[in-house]
Amino acid sequence: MIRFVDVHKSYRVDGKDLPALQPFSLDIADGEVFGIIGHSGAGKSTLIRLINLLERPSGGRILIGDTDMTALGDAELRAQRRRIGMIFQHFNLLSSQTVTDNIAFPLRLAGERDAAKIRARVDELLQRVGLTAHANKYPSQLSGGQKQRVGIARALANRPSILLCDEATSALDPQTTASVLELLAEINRELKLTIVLITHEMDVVRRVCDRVAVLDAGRIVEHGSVADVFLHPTHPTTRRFVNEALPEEAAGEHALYAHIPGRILRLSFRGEATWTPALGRVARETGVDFNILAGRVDRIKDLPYGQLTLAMQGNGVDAALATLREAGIEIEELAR
Ligand SMILES: Nc1ncnc2c1ncn2[C@@H]1O[C@H](COP(=O)(O)OP(=O)(O)OP(=O)(O)O)[C@@H](O)[C@H]1O
Repeated sequence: MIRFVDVHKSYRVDGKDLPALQPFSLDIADGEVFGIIGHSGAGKSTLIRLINLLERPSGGRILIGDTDMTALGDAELRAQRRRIGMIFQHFNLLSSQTVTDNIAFPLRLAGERDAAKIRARVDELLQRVGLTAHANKYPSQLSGGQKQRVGIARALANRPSILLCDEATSALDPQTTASVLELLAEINRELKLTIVLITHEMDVVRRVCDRVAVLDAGRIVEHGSVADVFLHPTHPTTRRFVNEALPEEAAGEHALYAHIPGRILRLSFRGEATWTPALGRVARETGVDFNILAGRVDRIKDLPYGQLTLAMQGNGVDAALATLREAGIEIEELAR
């Protein structure tokens, strides 16, 4: 468990304390993928860097398991940091060293001198990230996605229990982003390590995270399971992020649908409800008519979900909605 207890952080600039993170408490469970989303300047980097104490909090405590990170001396802190891997937006690889040497670097730094052991561990890591054929290349000879795979292998070298990802896919194209996120999900599943990632893209959160915190101007304005936050965002900042990920549901939809007769409803299906033919059945049974205005069926991590915006007409609308709710479908009325 990573636990923030009444943590806040200000930076001292020109003799003044400028708050970057307002007091907050937050728990991140072992083995989960936790996303922190926010716009530029919201405090994401500050928050993630507090975990390994690259930034010191101005107040409060940060615990990893039973260890109070804020109370450690230098040597103990160095030892604890070995349990925390980190990857970066711009990869931070050593350009004059091969892929193999980049990955071996943290092993040597931790005091490993046995060349055979280093070789074996590097081979294992190369295989995990799919770069065995590139072992002797230099970073400049690799694509962005391959460089991030080296970053991931290097971060895993000392078998950490936590992996921090600082905008790890922001410099990558969508296809490469998808493959790096898939690798992170696989690592989380197979190695059971906790992943904390910061991003400004809701789609990154949707694909890999279990839970998410939304950061706005130094405040956590919303947090919870990704399915809850994604399907029912409450804070305006969260809504904007979700709308970016669902273009057809973009703001202004109420005005867009004003001339359409009937009640405008948004139905959210989760899990197995996504695949049941509930809507057709209810329409038959209650005699309502509906037309679909917008829709999407996708996954939130491993959870199938669907969202349909529709106009519904007829005397049986209330009965239809009651039956749909009983079937576990969430309904929001956008206009009537
Ligand atoms: N070393 C520093 N000294 C002074 N102010 C800082 C420092 N680092 C960050 N800040 C300020 O703290 C606030 C939060 O910055 P932070 O980098 O944590 O945000 P962010 O959400 O990660 O932004 P970005 O996505 O642009 O990296 C900003 O106002 C920033 O200017």
